[in-house]
Amino acid sequence: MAKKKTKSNKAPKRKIKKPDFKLSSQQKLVLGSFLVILGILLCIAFISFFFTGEADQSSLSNFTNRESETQNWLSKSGAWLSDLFIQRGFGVASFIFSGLLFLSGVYVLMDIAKAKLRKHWFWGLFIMIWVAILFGFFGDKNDILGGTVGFEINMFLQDYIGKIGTSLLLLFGLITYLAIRFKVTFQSISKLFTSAKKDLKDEFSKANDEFSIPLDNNLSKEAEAIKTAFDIPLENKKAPVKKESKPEAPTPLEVKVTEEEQEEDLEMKVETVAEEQSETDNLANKLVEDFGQFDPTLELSNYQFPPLDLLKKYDTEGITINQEELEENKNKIVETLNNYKIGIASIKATIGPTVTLYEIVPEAGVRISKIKNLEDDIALSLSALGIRIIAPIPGKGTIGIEVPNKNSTIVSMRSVIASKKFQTSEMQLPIALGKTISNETFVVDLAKMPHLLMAGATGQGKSVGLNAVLTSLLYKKHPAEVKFILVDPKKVELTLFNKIERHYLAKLPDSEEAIITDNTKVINTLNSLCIEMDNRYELLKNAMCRNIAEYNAKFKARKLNPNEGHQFLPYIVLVVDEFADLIMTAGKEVETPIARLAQLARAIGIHLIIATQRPSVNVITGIIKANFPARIAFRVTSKIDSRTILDGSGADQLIGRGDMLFTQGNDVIRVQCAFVDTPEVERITDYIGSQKAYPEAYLLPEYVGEESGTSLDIDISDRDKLFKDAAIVIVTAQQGSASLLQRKLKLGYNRAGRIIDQLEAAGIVGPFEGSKARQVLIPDLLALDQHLENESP
Ligand SMILES: Nc1ncnc2c1ncn2[C@@H]1O[C@H](COP(=O)(O)OP(=O)(O)OP(=O)(O)O)[C@@H](O)[C@H]1O
Repeated sequence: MAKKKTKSNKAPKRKIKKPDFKLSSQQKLVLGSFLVILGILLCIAFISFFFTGEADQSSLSNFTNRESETQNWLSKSGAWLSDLFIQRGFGVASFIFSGLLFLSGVYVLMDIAKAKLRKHWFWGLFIMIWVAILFGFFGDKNDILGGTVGFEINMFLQDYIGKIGTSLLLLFGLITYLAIRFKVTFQSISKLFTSAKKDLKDEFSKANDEFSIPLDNNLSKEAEAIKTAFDIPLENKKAPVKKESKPEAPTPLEVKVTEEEQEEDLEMKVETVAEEQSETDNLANKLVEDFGQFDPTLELSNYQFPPLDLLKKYDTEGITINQEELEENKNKIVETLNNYKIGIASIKATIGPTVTLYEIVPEAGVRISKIKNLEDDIALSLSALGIRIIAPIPGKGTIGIEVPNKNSTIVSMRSVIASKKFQTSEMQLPIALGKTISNETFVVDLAKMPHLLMAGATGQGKSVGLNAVLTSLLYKKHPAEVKFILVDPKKVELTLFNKIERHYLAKLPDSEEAIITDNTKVINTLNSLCIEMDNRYELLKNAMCRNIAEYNAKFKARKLNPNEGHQFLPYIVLVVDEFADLIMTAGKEVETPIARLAQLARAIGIHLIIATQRPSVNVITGIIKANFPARIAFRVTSKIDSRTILDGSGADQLIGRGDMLFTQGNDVIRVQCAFVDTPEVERITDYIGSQKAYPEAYLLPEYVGEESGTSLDIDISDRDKLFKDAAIVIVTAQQGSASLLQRKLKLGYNRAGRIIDQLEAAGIVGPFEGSKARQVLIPDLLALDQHLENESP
């Protein structure tokens, strides 16, 4: 029963497929021209009928006889068709039919919407019958004006509603046609009459004055427009209605009508008011129009990014599945857990480059902590190092057991750099670190981290990791966009990057080597970086930007004036290999600026990468840890070290050789670090180094340690070597401020302050005036030259 019911319910729902009447372009051409020609032929036959119709009457009955002759311009068919349509049909109104055929042909040819055509046909046939009846009303049975149909319908109507009824019905038909087809209203007609009457009146009075003015010209535009609406069935009808809004006939009724009509027909133009632009915006737009956006890479516009071929392909690349090993490991895991009475509902394996993840779903009622405690037992039964149990895997509801593969595969730098994920990444500072356990390329954004702490026992892959980070950036960033400060106390790890000093490195103005190997220089560099940070914040504040990306975008759009100290700011990445050594020798002096930078530098594009062998608490202090949420742990020797770096165990169970754990605050992800060998780095740096470079490395602001600062130097010989440059800057800008010197000459605050004091002593700037800039006492550079000449002995 129930079945039957559902069947009967469903039956009506079945859709009947409509036949598809879509014509191809060729079919449209054929059909369209057929209709056009048919329309023309009919029209010719109809016209001919008025001249030849009578003569052809006799031959109509002999249609099949080829001998009989016809006068119609289209011969027998013409005679027969016109007799059918005009004589026995609708009279002269039949022309409408031929017109409709012609119009249909045009519509098909030009592929115009069918809905409009349907309307034309409906109203065309309507008016055809109406005209036929109208002529039939006045004519007799054989009258060709109304045709037989017109006459017969008329007779029929007259039998039932009489002559008056028929004429009223005809009038009603006409009103209906005009009202619906041309949207004519009572008001528009009455208005037509009023305005026409008024115009006529005016013209008559004028004519009386001037004697001769042709009447026809004097119909008002409105009258003409309505007239047109009656004559031609076109869309023009909108125009006259609009014009009625002229306040010529100010009766209240008319005003209302006008409003209604406007609502219907007037299209409203919405004009959006452009936001007022400030003077600088206008100037910037003009500059961008004239010169295009500022291109920071212009100075090295021919710079070529290193090609992929410089990186090596490895034979051991690509994962090979060892089915036996998988099966064996699975059995051992199941067995070991069974020994402890832990049942497994399901098990699944994901093979990565160095480890395979076995995901197990324990049977209901098993405590997770119980499995977690069996880590060592499972490691024992699998007789493998580096087993890690993740219980549960976040977001998955399973327990993961990571087991190292017997034959690990190398993840080449080439494969991660070539990956789509890296190549198409839109990150600010993308780093391809390696591959995850599910063999996906792992790309992170250093700008988002915003600083990175790397730790791992010696020989576990830190230096390779650092090289992978630097290589990633070299493959993605133009020398104008990123600068590195490399600190390498071991003196050998990063020396290769010396070759790209003038492309990618930043250094202190007075230092010879860009790569810093001396610990005392590190202190100066870090402090200098703090000054650069303060300067950049000042620039951002003046430009009203919240971060470097916004600032650079604004600078590129030429909205910031370089004469006010603005410039395109490259990202600065500080890399410290062997941080422990630094802390040992310099202690607080290093820790303070590092902590300051770590806390504040994220917005202005300074990012720190710090690597250490010894992740003990006296090296990675609380304040540093707090500011380095992103951490990479290579293999460490003890659980305590693992806890220091990751805030949890796990790093002690890694297998080394680039096997690492990455965390950015919450999840810990196991990644096999990409391997980049020294010869590969050498090839890359050679390739970049051989290209045109900047005249010198990116200069950091000068930092002069407090202890080397001297008090006011009034003695000319003791003046700063930038004294003259500073004087020129100050006189040119006519502004005696230390921060101007800091920006223009890239000086530290202390040195700039000292130079200002010297300028005061030399009588170039006035005395200190609180928060206001000092007065400049020399009006121009010529006067400055004379002033300094007079001074010198
Ligand atoms: N991602 C990797 N893939 C394969 N092998 C690696 C990987 N990373 C490191 N290794 C191997 O480990 C060796 C040591 O790596 P690396 O020099 O980076 O160690 P380290 O942690 O910097 O040691 P140290 O602190 O003593 O400098 C490399 O020579 C290489 O053979």
